[in-house]
Amino acid sequence: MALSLVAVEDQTTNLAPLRLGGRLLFAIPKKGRLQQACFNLLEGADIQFRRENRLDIALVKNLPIALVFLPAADIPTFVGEGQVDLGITGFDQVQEHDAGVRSLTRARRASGEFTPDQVDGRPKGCETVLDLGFGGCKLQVQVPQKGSYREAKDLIGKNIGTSFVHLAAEYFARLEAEQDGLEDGTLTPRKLRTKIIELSGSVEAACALGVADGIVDLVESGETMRAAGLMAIDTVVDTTAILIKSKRPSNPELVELIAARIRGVITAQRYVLCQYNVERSRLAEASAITPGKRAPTITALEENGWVAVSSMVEKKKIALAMDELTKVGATDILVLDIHNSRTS
Ligand SMILES: Nc1ncnc2c1ncn2[C@@H]1O[C@H](COP(=O)(O)OP(=O)(O)OP(=O)(O)O)[C@@H](O)[C@H]1O
Ligand SMILES: O=P(O)(O)OC[C@H]1O[C@H](OP(=O)(O)OP(=O)(O)O)[C@H](O)[C@@H]1O
Repeated sequence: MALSLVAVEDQTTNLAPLRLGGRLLFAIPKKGRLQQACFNLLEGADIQFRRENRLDIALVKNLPIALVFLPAADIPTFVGEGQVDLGITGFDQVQEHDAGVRSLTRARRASGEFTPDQVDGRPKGCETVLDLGFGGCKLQVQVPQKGSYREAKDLIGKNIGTSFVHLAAEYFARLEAEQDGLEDGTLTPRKLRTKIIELSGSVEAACALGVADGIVDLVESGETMRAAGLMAIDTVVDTTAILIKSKRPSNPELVELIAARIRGVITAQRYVLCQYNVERSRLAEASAITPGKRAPTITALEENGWVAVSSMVEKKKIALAMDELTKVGATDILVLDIHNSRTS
């Protein structure tokens, strides 16, 4: 039964116990770089909703789903704890969350506290369903171009500004352990010599303002980094947006349905359909150029000795494939956009 938006608003303070009338909860970043690409995916997957101004929940009109708009950094927590079934966020955010869980677990074990990894007999944590291919960037260690630091280990014992405090702590724990000749500093809790300073944004300003000697922050084009007079000296994580699911979803069949639809949209965005005619004697060469996802579809033509080929080709490889096809005598090469897909 659909709930009125006023009722939804009343329930936003207590999402999990109410489960919004049994709806599957799907978390989308409430702002930022990933949001528009998420909306495009939802549209492609025919997940229809209307978001009321400033409301962080929207009921999906054509499926028993409620979208919840949450900060990208919090989505792994909600999905991992099982209050939310599905979510889209950056791989970096999932890694940061997991590093935080590892750190907490180590601290609790060290103090003899028991940390259950199950709730109600079901496992905690989230799983990656699908790499969505957008939101690509790198979490990098950066230092002033004009300074004396050239390698990440030069920063041991120094001040590091970052929003990714747990990943940065693990990274420097490993470096420190290496320097001290230990196996792995992330396994045994030791006091970190490097000081990790938590910043929530504009991290690149930290060095110029004297708050940090180096930073750990995201780099896409590198413009922000260079504008701040910084350079990257190492990569902590390579990231893209991912679809994650809870290890204990409320409705596993619906999770699979949504995952299949989103997978279809992603495939459609990534591939084009290439059609051409080629002499049968050169089919093996042409098929090697366009092998398709599984195999190309071959149809006999009326004209003796010729076949028509239809094959999915990655968009980024299509220009080269057309050049190569021309060389093996293919003709009437057509490239068509794929609107949607369901492939295996
Ligand atoms: N420059 C970028 N290029 C590509 N993807 C990025 C970039 N910056 C961030 N991302 C991706 O988007 C995710 C969310 O970052 P974004 O800066 O949009 O978040 P936000 O919710 O607006 O947070 P904040 O308020 O801290 O900026 C990141 O974790 C990362 O996966
Ligand atoms: O390499 P670039 O293409 O320049 O992108 C990198 C910048 O993008 C992100 O910041 P965002 O713009 O989200 O703002 P923030 O600093 O407030 O997080 C990131 O934190 C970098 O600052």
